[in-house]
Amino acid sequence: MDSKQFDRAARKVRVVAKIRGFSAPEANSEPVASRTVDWISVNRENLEDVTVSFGDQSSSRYLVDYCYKEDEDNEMIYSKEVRPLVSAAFEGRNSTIIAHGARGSGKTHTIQGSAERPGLAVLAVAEILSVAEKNGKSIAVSFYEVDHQERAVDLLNPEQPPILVFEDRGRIQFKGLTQVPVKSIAEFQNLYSTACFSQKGAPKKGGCEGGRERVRRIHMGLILHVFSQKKSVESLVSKMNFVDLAGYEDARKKSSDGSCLAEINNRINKSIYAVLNVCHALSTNESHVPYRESKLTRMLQDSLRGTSKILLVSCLNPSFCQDTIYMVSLASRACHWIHRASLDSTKKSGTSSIKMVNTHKNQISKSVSGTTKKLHGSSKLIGKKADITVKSAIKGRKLFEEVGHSAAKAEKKENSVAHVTQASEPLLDNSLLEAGNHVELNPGLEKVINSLTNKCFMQDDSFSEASQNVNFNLMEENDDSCLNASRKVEPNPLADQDILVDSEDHQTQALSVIVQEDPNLNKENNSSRKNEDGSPSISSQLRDLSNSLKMLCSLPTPTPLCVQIPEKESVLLDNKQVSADVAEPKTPTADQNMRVNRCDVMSAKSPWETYSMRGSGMKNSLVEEYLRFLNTANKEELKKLKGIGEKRATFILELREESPEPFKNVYDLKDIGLSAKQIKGMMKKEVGELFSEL
Ligand SMILES: Nc1ncnc2c1ncn2[C@@H]1O[C@H](COP(=O)(O)OP(=O)(O)OP(=O)(O)O)[C@@H](O)[C@H]1O
Repeated sequence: MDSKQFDRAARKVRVVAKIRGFSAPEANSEPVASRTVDWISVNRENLEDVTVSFGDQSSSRYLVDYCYKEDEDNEMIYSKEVRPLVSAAFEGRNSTIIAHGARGSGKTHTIQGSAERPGLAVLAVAEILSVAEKNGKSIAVSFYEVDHQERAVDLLNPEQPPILVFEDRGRIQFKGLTQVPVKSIAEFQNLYSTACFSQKGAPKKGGCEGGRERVRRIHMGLILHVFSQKKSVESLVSKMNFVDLAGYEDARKKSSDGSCLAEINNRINKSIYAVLNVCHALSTNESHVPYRESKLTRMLQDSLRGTSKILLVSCLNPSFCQDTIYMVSLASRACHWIHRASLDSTKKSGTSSIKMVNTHKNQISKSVSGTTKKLHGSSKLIGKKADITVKSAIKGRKLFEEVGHSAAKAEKKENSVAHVTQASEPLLDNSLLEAGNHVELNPGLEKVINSLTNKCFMQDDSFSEASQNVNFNLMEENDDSCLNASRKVEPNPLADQDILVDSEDHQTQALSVIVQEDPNLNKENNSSRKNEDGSPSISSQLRDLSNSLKMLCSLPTPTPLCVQIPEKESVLLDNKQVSADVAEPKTPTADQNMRVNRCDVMSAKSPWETYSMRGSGMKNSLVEEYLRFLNTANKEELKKLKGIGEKRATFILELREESPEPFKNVYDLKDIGLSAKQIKGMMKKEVGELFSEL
């Protein structure tokens, strides 16, 4: 095996393209000459490298590992791509096969297929079943869907509450996901039909069901659990995942339902980007893999990390489709950037993200450069210096989001067909925007880049970025978007260090994402209320002061907020954790917060800073107490919280049975099905309650 072959075998993520065949109605409605796919060209660069290009833009080539033509069927993809993963499954290696692409590009056909032309999942199950017994193995299957609201539903039991995903002793666990043992392919097919019926038969969510756009935008997943049977004890050997992603659609497309559909598309696209971001991080061996960016990647986490393999099938529409070009360009960049780069470079992980961001920016630069050139009559970019630092590169771990498409669209104005990644030249060209370099940019271009970098972070509602400072700005009572508004995007050396030393261990990750106070926060948020000398206006100071005072007044002395030691004691007893520390009085933790803040407070230069610091101490305390409450309160107490009803309280107790302290940070609230928006709302209501009796 030469080094190149070895490189390919060792690579974690493989991306293959598949051109969908024409369906019968399409073939019949088209003139005979159009029945071949003539807008996609497959170019074999050499034995190893294949590129696809679109239209007559042969210079826009996207590198993939292979491209299956319209007449190459699922059996062929199976035998070349999936069979090795089936063998690996028997040896304990997890794998994930993901079909992605624009809408109607053949993803479901690839994964599920039809009775006449079974898909990859069906072929895999058939093969596994045919050899399982002989190998002392058995299998069980689970089916789920994840919708645009990040709700994961068990498709074999759709009436049940959403699936809970949590981490226990380093492993991802599911609560509420049925596993059904399967002994024959007929049994499996039955279950698959049931799952698909549940998925299609489920009530439409949101307000879009009445319109013409009745398509549900969901991701559908199948897990094959492979067990070994030794002395009648079953143990999990591996998992194979098959994921049929929702079709990508440009969120800005006009729809009959207007903004509602756009919003759904937006959210679905976000989770597609999350998958690609994870693929990129894994294929470039980054120290931080953003599994928490979406429910789906969180669910797949166990099957993606370690020695697992990922097959990304990029499905291509046979007729012109802008979204198809965009999707394959992202997949190519996610999985091949470092593959190409690694052939001639052994740069450290971490630099990969820098390169990727630079490529991304480079592409924007390219997309805009035509205009720039016209405007300035020169290809040399001029203007203000842009400080593109390592930090911004780290922020750019979120590589894909809607703005990237905008760039492609901007470019489309130049070319009739998008020209996103030129495998031949721009892909490896970092010279322009090396990390840490100061690059001269046209101000307009700089704005695009800044908005890209910012949007990479601002867009996400999920508390998922380790370098973000998530601030519950409880003082901004009138501001509905306080959480988003106060999520800061700024160079944070500490956070960056956290990322660099971070591993896939989310406990560690959580440490760097705790709700964090920044003395500059209020100033920053209130910048519109500043005096000319930069100090906050009197009215804003008074308002914040009065809010801080309200907070201080609401604290029971000496233990702040809702520390309820007796209740905690009874919960511990309920849980049969009779412990000495129940009787032993503890220093209230909130006091520790106060102590920390006191140190800061002593260094405060003005009464204003003192109040700011105290206020933030309170914020941190409140969040900590809230989490502690979730970790310890009994069901009736939990239900007293806004947003927690019978079902959620039951979930919380179940989670606590699995892990004594399931809520370590605000991230973990997502495990009980709360979105960032809901968490924000709940926190605000809780604070509102505290003031209600003032
Ligand atoms: N290889 C193929 N040959 C012929 N017809 C195909 C092929 N693949 C898919 N089709 C047909 O194309 C249409 C779209 O396919 P499919 O439903 O698999 O796309 P999809 O990408 O899953 O769609 P969506 O984005 O809506 O989930 C279907 O009618 C399907 O039968």
